[in-house]
Amino acid sequence: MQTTLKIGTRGSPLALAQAHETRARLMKAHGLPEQAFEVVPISTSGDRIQDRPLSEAGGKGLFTKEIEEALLDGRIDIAVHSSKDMPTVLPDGLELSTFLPREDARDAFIGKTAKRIADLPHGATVGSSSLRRQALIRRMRPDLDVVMFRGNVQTRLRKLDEGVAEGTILAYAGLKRLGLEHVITDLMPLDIFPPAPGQGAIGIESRIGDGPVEQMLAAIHDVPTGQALACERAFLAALDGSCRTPIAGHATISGEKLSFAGLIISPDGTESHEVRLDGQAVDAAKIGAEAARAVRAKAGAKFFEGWA
Ligand SMILES: NCc1[nH]cc(CCC(=O)O)c1CC(=O)O
Repeated sequence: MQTTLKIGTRGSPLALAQAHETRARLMKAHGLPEQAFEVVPISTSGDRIQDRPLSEAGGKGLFTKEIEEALLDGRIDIAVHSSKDMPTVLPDGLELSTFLPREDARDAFIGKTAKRIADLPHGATVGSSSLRRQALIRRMRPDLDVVMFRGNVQTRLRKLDEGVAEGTILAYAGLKRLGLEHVITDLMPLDIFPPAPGQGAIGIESRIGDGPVEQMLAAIHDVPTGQALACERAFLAALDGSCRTPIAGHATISGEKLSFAGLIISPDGTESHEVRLDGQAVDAAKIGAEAARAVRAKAGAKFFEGWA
């Protein structure tokens, strides 16, 4: 009897699209039929909480807790996540073992009254639920009214159509996976609007020591994405004491070389500090940690007072 591999995922359209991409890659890598897999949608408290910023409700673990419980008790065999939604510390016995080839990590602007943030009318309203995006928007245009925009991708686009805001920013990767590139009016340059650590990368969580699953997953793991994520997650882990500090980080891999750009920014966008570090891709985690130390020293202790 062919055992079925149970793929755990959140139930949003984007999460399901990512789970289906993972299944397709496993089918192709191992020459298996779709029937060899079962996609198991799991509702999380993060999906249910819509009335307040996640940072006030308990942070990223809200999107993973129920899924990781299912992984630990065997109801699922792997869990497919958006890497940027993953806490930097995982429950004992679990690991973020596999990454699919990274999508374009840039943010995308969807504008109703202007194609670019720079062209929005004075004082226009822009919606985002991301502390990082809110801070970066304010840095670009301090006059704009940045309002909280919670919900999945479709919900945010609907709010835009309802006139709740004149523009919003979403990850290019998510829009591409949902076949929604047509709503994009501008792509944000990485240097002035750096992405969240892990943005664009699908990460797969599994049980440490689960040999058969590890063998299955090894065939679809993308090494450069894994190296970039090791760097970005190390940077985030070294800084993210409270998850209320807007943090951006992006690593690019070229052969054996890694280039990292990181940024911390005050929620109001008035103060930001950047760090750039290059090195060997095999030293990815060390580079991320070193970048965090450097940017923390550059910003000084006072920078983190008041919101960290
Ligand atoms: N928590 C929202 C979330 N988590 C992952 C993505 C996009 C997909 C990705 O970054 O891989 C999104 C939507 C967005 O930020 O627009």
